[in-house]
Amino acid sequence: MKSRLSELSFNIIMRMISGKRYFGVEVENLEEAKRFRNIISEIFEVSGSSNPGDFLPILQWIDFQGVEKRMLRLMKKSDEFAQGLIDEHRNNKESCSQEQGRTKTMIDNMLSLQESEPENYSDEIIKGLLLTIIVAGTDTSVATTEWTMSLLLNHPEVLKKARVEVDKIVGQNRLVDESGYLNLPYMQSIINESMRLKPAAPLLAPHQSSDDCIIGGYDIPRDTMVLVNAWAIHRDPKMWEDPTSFRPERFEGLDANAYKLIPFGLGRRACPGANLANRGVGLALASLIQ
Ligand code: HEM
Repeated sequence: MKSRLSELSFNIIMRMISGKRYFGVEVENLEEAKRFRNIISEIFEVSGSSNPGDFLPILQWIDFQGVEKRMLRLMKKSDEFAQGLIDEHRNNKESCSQEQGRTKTMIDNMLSLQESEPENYSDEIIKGLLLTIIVAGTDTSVATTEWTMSLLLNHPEVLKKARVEVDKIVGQNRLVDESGYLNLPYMQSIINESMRLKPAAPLLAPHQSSDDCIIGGYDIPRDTMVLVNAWAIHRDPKMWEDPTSFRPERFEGLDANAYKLIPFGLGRRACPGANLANRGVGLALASLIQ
């Protein structure tokens, strides 16, 4: 199931970004799709590997195991790919415009902003945004959908309740869509409970203290890497009743964004894709349940 969910997730993100699908049916340019898939599998392979030079700085001199060289090669390849998409949109501006009946993509919007605010929307910045969204928004949603499905299959009573909700709100004569999903509160409780027990980013993203500070009574010097253990917070018995049990009901009638559920982080650097992720995961699950 992971590979199908992954293809779905990449297609959603790439259609938003560039209007293209690179997996399954309706792939327009097979060669380009192949290039994209290769880059993606390499990005996930390299980002998951550890670099001995990070632990023993002397090894950085010789780039032991060649991780850095590989990353640089990959950076060049992904940069060229993203630049290709931008150039294509720039050249086809006419045919991509809404006036011609095509939905505007994220690249179209950013190229329009480039005209009015060139310093904020240089090609470099647009490429950075595209690649960040591709990396941050795909595997996280896939892992969450997969974990939720696994938890549902291991808790048939919850699955049954979810199916009753889908049948009641959406019915069996039409497929669930975005507006239908928004009326499925129990489904959202299931997703929250799944992200509590199995957060896709258990340590969130590494942060760095911009000044000397005190966290939980510990002195933290400026420029220290700080990791937030969301996994532990989500299972803290002081905060959650029966913390290791899968009980979506605990979120019923609660604002999950209030404070202690933090799979998307908190504050200014929290995940900007949280709403999109909830909808994407919810729609995929509701469709599977249907
Ligand atoms: C279930 C799915 C997702 C989870 C669990 C998730 C989780 C996270 C977490 C924990 C962070 C770091 C927050 C921090 O620094 O404390 C983050 C950052 C980010 N996420 Fe997500 N994310 C998901 C889906 C998405 C989607 C669908 C997108 C975009 C399409 C996205 C875009 C981003 C971006 C751009 C950042 C970096 C924000 C920044 O550094 O200011 N994420 N996400």
